Parts: sequence; structure tokens; C-alpha cells
Amino acid sequence: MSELLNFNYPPEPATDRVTLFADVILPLPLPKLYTYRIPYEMNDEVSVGVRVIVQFGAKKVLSCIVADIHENAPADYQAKYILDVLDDKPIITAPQLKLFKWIADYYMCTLGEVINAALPSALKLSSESRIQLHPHYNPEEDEIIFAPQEEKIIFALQNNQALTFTEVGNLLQIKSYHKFIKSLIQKEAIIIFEQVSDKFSPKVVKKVRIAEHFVQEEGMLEELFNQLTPQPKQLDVLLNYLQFVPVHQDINLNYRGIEKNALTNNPHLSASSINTLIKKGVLEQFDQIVSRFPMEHESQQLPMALSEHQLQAKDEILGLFKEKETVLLHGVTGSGKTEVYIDLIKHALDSGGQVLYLLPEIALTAQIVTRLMKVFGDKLGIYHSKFSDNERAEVWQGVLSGRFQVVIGVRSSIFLPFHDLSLVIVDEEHEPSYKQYDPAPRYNARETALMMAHLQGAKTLLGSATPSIESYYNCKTGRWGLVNMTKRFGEAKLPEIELVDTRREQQRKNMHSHFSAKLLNDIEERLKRHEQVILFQNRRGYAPFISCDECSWIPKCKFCAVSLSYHKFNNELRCHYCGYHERMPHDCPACGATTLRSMGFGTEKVEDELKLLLPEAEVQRMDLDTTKKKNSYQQIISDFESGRTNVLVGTQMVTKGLDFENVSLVGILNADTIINFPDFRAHERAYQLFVQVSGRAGRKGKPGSVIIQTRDPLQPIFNKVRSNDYQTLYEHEIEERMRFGYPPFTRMIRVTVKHVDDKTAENAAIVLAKDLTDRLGKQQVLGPEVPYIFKIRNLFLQEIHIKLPRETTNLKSAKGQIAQAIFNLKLLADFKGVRIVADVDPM
Ligand SMILES: Nc1ncnc2c1ncn2[C@@H]1O[C@H](COP(=O)(O)OP(=O)(O)OP(=O)(O)O)[C@@H](O)[C@H]1O
Ligand SMILES: [Zn+2]
Repeated sequence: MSELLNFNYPPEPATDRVTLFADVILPLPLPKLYTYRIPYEMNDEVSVGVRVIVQFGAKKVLSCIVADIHENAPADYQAKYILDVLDDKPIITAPQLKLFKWIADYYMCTLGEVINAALPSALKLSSESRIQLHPHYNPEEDEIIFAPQEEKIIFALQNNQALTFTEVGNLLQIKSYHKFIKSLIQKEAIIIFEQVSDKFSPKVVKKVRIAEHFVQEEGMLEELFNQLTPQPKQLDVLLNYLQFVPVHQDINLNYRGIEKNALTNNPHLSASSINTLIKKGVLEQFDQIVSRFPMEHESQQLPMALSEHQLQAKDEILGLFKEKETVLLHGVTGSGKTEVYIDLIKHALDSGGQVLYLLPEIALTAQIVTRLMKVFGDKLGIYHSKFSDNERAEVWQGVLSGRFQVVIGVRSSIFLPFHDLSLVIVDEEHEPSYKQYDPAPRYNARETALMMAHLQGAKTLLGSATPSIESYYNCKTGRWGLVNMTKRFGEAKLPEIELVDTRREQQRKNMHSHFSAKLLNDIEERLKRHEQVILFQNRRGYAPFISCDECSWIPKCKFCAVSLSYHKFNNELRCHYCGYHERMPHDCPACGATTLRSMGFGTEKVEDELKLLLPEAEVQRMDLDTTKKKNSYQQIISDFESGRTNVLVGTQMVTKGLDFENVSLVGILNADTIINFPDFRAHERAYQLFVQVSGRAGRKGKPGSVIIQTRDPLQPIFNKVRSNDYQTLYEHEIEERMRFGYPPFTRMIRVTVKHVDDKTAENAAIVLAKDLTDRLGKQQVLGPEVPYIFKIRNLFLQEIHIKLPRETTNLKSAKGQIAQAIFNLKLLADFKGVRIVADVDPM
């Protein structure tokens, strides 16, 4: 369209002007796009994918994304004008827009919800958005040229902590003030205000170097030495500098200088001489922003040389990519999949494409980032929720501009504006945490990544030591390629797995609280040998509930149908579903007795008790409670890596992907809750969890062992885990799935009906299930039923499960039917305020 306009140059008289309209995606759960009129003078600026500012409703002004441009005025309302254009280039790419539409369709939500989840808050602006000075901007020193309007904003910000957009508008007394805000952000003088405590403040170190003209000009350095000979202390400083920075070998080394600390902390150098040299202009001080990643990464290293097995796997993968879009790498724990990925990433970058490397959890990124950083240096972007909004916006822009060619990140990185993807890696592809439960879009990053790769003509490599049944089935049927790595890297062997029957041990009085004598003994032995131990317990907190010995009272959440967990470190009872918390009472509120007792155990109790039982253990815990701060993962992992701690206790965070060479023992404290989980995937999950956590032991030469504590050692799953027998597990599971009509043979959609009144929720669910049955058939609709946890956040829940046979269902039309049924139900007067959530491929 804009091309058409260019052909019309010179501009035609006003009466013949083409009036253009833009359909925009508002970051709100609206069922459709809204059409705005493009002011004539903005015709050239507005394009698909840019952000524009519009007024929505009576008061709200917000930024939204242009999805389409056309000449059709809306039939049923008067289009308002677009107020301002924020970007001169699209911040959302064409393939991305296609992907977002797919997500909205497939996962049954609105495009607005997808955009809302996708964009970092710093890119979502509204009249209430606020700006502040960039924490690193120094008006005294930084010589930036500002427009007069920008000066005005800066001046106002120096007197105020933050200004809202509306306030900026009032200040400048113009309507289109956004371009000045945008320009100031680009000049790094301001940032979008962040409430969160972890503000974007790059770390700055004070450095010094010899003033450039002394090194650049022939003979100047000698001259300097001659001049300083009468001042031996100053000469010392200079010589010391040259020891760190051998400028005489390579004058370019001077530019990077050294940290000023390196000189000032040296007791043999005189502080006043250092300052004199700076005053004289021999040394110059400068600030360097160091990377927020704790690594020197200027020096790029070559990837490790692949072993024969790894090379073979890599060749097989590349071979299969010639005919298939997707390959699954099934490699046992410690087989060195990461190095194969690194090699393939390098391969992809060499041919000029972008790469996305997905990981299921932040805990994992901490270690792998270090490995990737060594090889890819500044080309590597990192994306996860512990980054501030401004940092995430920076990665977003970096992917757009091509600064980051590889991105490593958790599930939300599938939203990034890739436009030239050639490879997507989904590591630990079996992980349920790739699925977002709440809020919409309830997407699975693995499936979305596959679609993203497909839309951009890229290849996808999924990797796991314990593939999901669905993925393996795709290989068996020939849709995907399969590559196996059956041996650990180097000489390392898979660990020996031993079961301890806790019921029997209890009878024999061999249990010390939750530790069997065997487990304690083995931990002690490892610590004596200066080896390390990982202990896994699938629950955080001290105890999952407490109870009164006298009257059996159990504290429950006020809003959810669950008992409150006891957290000892802050003496709190806490709901793990809604976050409600209260102080742990001293006496029983029901009968007044002082006999409150904690029941069951979580990671906090494991940590506590182990410290008492084995005082020589340096125990560190990794779970949701100890990883709230931005760098806590990094800290816990590096403490363990360096040996400062020797026992790591944790929830599922410690079970996968982590690579510590000194771990020779893994303990699973209670296997039973995992096996007995009521879900058709329970068996698969248990296998994955046990094999993965076991796989943390004995990864480098030293033989590893695993102790699994269970009350039921005859469970058949243990044999499969012990012999690492994925094939048998797969065959057993796939047969059951076929027999009972579960994925991959069906697609499931879970519809949850919620209401404050349980009767209303139940009635609504009955009516909805009836309508769904009429539309989809009796076989396809199960329920409604009351879920195990029947109330969350004060809403009573009812669930309907829909199973759609994979081969015979037209998925699109079935989803249309479901959406229609939900829409119709909400129109009924009886069910006002009923909330309905559809979750496609629930996990
Ligand atoms: N070619 C190589 N040269 C040197 N060391 C290697 C090589 N390949 C792998 N390793 C080392 O072997 C160990 C295991 O590798 P890696 O972590 O990649 O295994 P993995 O297959 O990802 O395991 P998991 O599934 O358990 O995460 C690591 O410490 C890694 O550094
Ligand atoms: Zn609650």
C-alpha cells in the first residue's frame, strides 16, 4: 500500500487523498481487532508491525500493534485517529505475526492475550506508563544532544522520580509527544519506569589506562619513562600497569586498561602517586559497563572437539535434516548432548541464520549460559523472567537488529522477533514446564517452537534422555528423525541404583526421621571422600501440613481447598496455590492444646535435619523459596560447583540438565508421592524424574550411585529406571494410551468452569457438557467432574475433558464448536459471572 502511495508522488490534491485504516491488536483480551484511521501525514510512517498509540474507550490511551493496513472504513463504528507512531521499523516481524495468530487459534485465546504475553512491559505503553532517568545517565558528563522538548523532559525528570506519559504530554503541551520519549530511550537518557526492585542498572567498574597519545605515538612511552625517573613511586605504578597490560607487545591492549582496584589494592603502590598520574593526565580513568553475566567473554573459544559418538550423532542429525524438519536426539544423561547442540549452533550461524535454544527452566540456563558464552560471546542473548523489563526489551531489540544471533531462554523466548531462524533446539523436550498453565495463552513452548520453525523454514532439534511418549511416537511413525546416543561421554558409566524399603527400615528402627541409615551412611562416606551429594524431595517448605495431636485440626487455606504448608524459616503457614499466608499459631486454634505437629516433609525439613544429623555437611537448598532473587540460581550453582557447599537439596529444579563433575551420590527421599500421582502421564513422569535425577551422579569418571527411598520397592517402574529401559516403558505406555484413548492418539482439551458458588459452577458445567456432547458426540466428552482440588482463589471448579481422536477429527471445526458452546453458555442469565477456561493439550 505504501508503495502505491509512492507512485502517486508528487502528492495529489487533498480531495483525492487515499484514506488508510489500520487494524490494530490491543494488548487486551478482546475477541477482534479494532480499526483506526491513519492521519494522512502518518501514512508513510505506519506499517504492519509498528506500535502506534491509540485511544481506547473514553479515557485509556495505549500502544498497540498494527496488524493490517487497508482502505476499508469500519461499517459499524466511526474510526478514531491514530494518535502517534512509536517505531520507524516494525518491532514485530511478519513470521512472528503469523505465529501469534496460530497461537491464538490453536490455544483458543485472543490475539491480544498473545501480544500481551509476548511483549516485555517496557514495550507496552499506556497513558499511565512512567519514565525515569536512565540509572546510568549522568547529565554532568554525558554529552548527548537533545531537542529542546527532550531537554524539558530531562529537566523535569531531574526534579521528579518519574513522569507518566500523560504528564509528559501536559508538560510539552503537544499531542504527539511520544516521539520525544522514544528518542530519549534510544539515547539511553531515560528508561521506562520499573517498580520491581531489580532495576536495570548495568554494573560499572572504574578502570584506568595510559592516556592514548603516549602509546599511539612513536617514542612517547620512552619519553614518559625518562620524565618519571625522578619520581620512583610513580614509575612503580606505571611498571606495575605494564605488567598487567604489556603495551610494548601490543599497543591495542592499552585500550581495555585494567580495573583501578588492581592498582589501588596493591599495598606496594602509593595511592597518592596513582592519583597524581591521573591528575597529570598520564593515566586516564574511564568507566566500563560490564556484562550482567559474570563472565569475561571477549575471548571466544572454539567449541570442544566432539568425541566419535558425538560426531556420529551430529552427522546423523544433519543427514536427517535433509529430509525432515524435526529430529529427536535421544541421548542418555551425560552423553554430551550440549556439545552436539553447540556444534550445530555454530554450523547454523556460519550459514547466517538465527538460532533459538530453549530450556525448560532458569536453573538450567545458569550453567549452560556459561558454556555457550565461551563459544558465542556477544552474539548470545539470554531471555528469562528474572531479567527486568528493560533488559528484556533490550534482548527483543537485539534479536530484531541482529545483534543477538543465538538466544538461549525459557518458554517465553518463543515470542521473540526472530525473522531468519535456521535452527531451534528444544532441550529436555519432555519437560512439562514448557507448558504455560495460567494465564492465557496456555501454550506449550515445544509445540509452538515446532510451528515457529516450520513457518520460517528452520529445522528443530529436540533433545532428551527421557523423551516424551508423544515425541517418541512421532519418530516411530516416521514423521520425525531419531538419533540415539547410548553411552556417556568419556569413560563415565550410568550410576548404580539401589532401593531402600522405608517401611521395612521403620520396623527395624533404621530410620532417622526421613533418612534411612543407608542413605545417611552413604552421604557421610561421600563427604569424607570430598565428593558431593544431591538430594531430591518433590515438595518445598518444611511440611505440607500441620495437625493437632489432640483434636486433629488441620489449617486450610481460606480461599483454596488445600491445607497450608508450613515454612519454618519465616514461621509461616502458606498456600502454594494462591499465596495466602498467616503466622504459624503457637497453640491449636481449635482446642487450645500445644500439640501442633508438622506432617510429611519438604525440602526445608530435609535441609534442617541433615544439618543436625551430619554437622560436617555444607547444605544448600534450591527451590522456589531460595531462588527469588535475580542471581540466586547462579549463586547456589557456583557455590556447589566450587565445593563451598557439598550437599544440594532441592525440588525438581535439581533433577535435570545440571552438570557437576564431583557428584557421586543422588538420593530420592520419597519416591511414592511421585508414582501415585493421579494422571495418565504419572508413570511416564515418574520414569523421567527418576532417570533424570539419577543422571546427575557419576558424570565424570567417578562412579555414581543412587538411593531411592520407597515404601513400595516392588513397583515395576523401578526396574525400568534401574536398567534405563526406555523402550519397555515406551511400549507399555503407548499401548495403554491407545487402549484408553489418550494422546498421542487423541487431542485433549480441558474446559474448566469456575464460580464463587459451587452450585452455579456445577449447573453451568452440566449445561455446557450437554451442549458439547450434542456438538461433538458422546464419546468425546467426559464429565463434568469435580477436580481433586475443587476450589482455588475462592472459585469452585468443575472440569470437562474433551478427547478428540487425532486421525478423524477436524480440529479447527471442533474448536469452533467448543468456543461457540462456551459463548452461548455465557449468554444465559443464570450463569452470569461464570468463568470458563479452555486448555488445549493440558499437561
Ligand atoms: N567433546 C567433549 N569434550 C570434553 N568434554 C565433553 C565433551 N562432550 C561432553 N563433555 C562433558 O561431558 C559432560 C556431560 O555432557 P552434557 O552435560 O552435554 O550431557 P547431556 O547429554 O546434556 O546430559 P543431560 O541429559 O544429563 O543433561 C559435561 O561435563 C561436558 O562438559
Ligand atoms: Zn490458597
